[in-house]
Amino acid sequence: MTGRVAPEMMRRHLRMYLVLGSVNCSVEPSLVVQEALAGGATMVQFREKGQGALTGEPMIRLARRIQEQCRQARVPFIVNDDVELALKLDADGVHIGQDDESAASVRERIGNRMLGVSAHTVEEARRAILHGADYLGIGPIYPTRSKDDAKAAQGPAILRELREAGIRLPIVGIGGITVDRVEEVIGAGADGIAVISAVTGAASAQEAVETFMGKIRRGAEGIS
Ligand SMILES: Cc1ncc(COP(=O)(O)OP(=O)(O)O)c(N)n1
Ligand SMILES: Cc1ncsc1CCOP(=O)(O)O
Ligand SMILES: [Mg+2]
Repeated sequence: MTGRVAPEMMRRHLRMYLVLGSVNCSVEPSLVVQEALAGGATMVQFREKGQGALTGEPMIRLARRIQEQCRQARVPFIVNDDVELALKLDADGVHIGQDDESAASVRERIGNRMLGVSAHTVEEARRAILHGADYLGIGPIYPTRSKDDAKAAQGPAILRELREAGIRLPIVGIGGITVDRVEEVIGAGADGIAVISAVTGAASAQEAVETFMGKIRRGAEGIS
């Protein structure tokens, strides 16, 4: 990549953002990734976190496998939290939260790779932008069982609040998002949705992503 990702490109990548690690999957995670990519997932985050998460070589092997799947599908591969791992693998980007390394420091370390930052308030969002975020992860929008230390759900109102406060950076909504909630999330100002359980827990990850994509397209076109 020669320069920072353009906001228009970032918005496209964010449309259907799959976040996952082995802890979220009842089958081999790369099978879920393969199906999700076949269904049209537009970006993938490797989030190997929580009880029973892989570490060391097994974790790196899984990350590499998913990265290769993303490369073949021409979909960005993002690493959650672990800047060292992202640099080692030459990932397309990193996602960090308010309790992780500071955005300014991560931006310095990763150069022009994509940087996603979680924010829960207008102030956090403004600081993330100042420190070099390419997109904001906003949530939990709805209650979630996929993150042990999740803050209280804020509902789609937080998305509207951010947009009304003049935040124009690409935004992805996350937390408890199901197919039935897509229109509400996009309608409130998100450019896309980030999902764990609605895809990893689906009988068919491919069908789940295809259904999400249908809703997202309609949301983006303002069709209800
Ligand atoms: C797209 C996206 N948005 C938000 C998060 C949450 O990040 P963080 O608050 O750092 O929490 P952990 O995921 O690290 O537990 C995310 N991972 N992705
Ligand atoms: C990582 C993360 N950050 C905020 S909510 C969340 C978990 C989202 O998972 P799910 O889509 O299963 O609610
Ligand atoms: Mg984090």
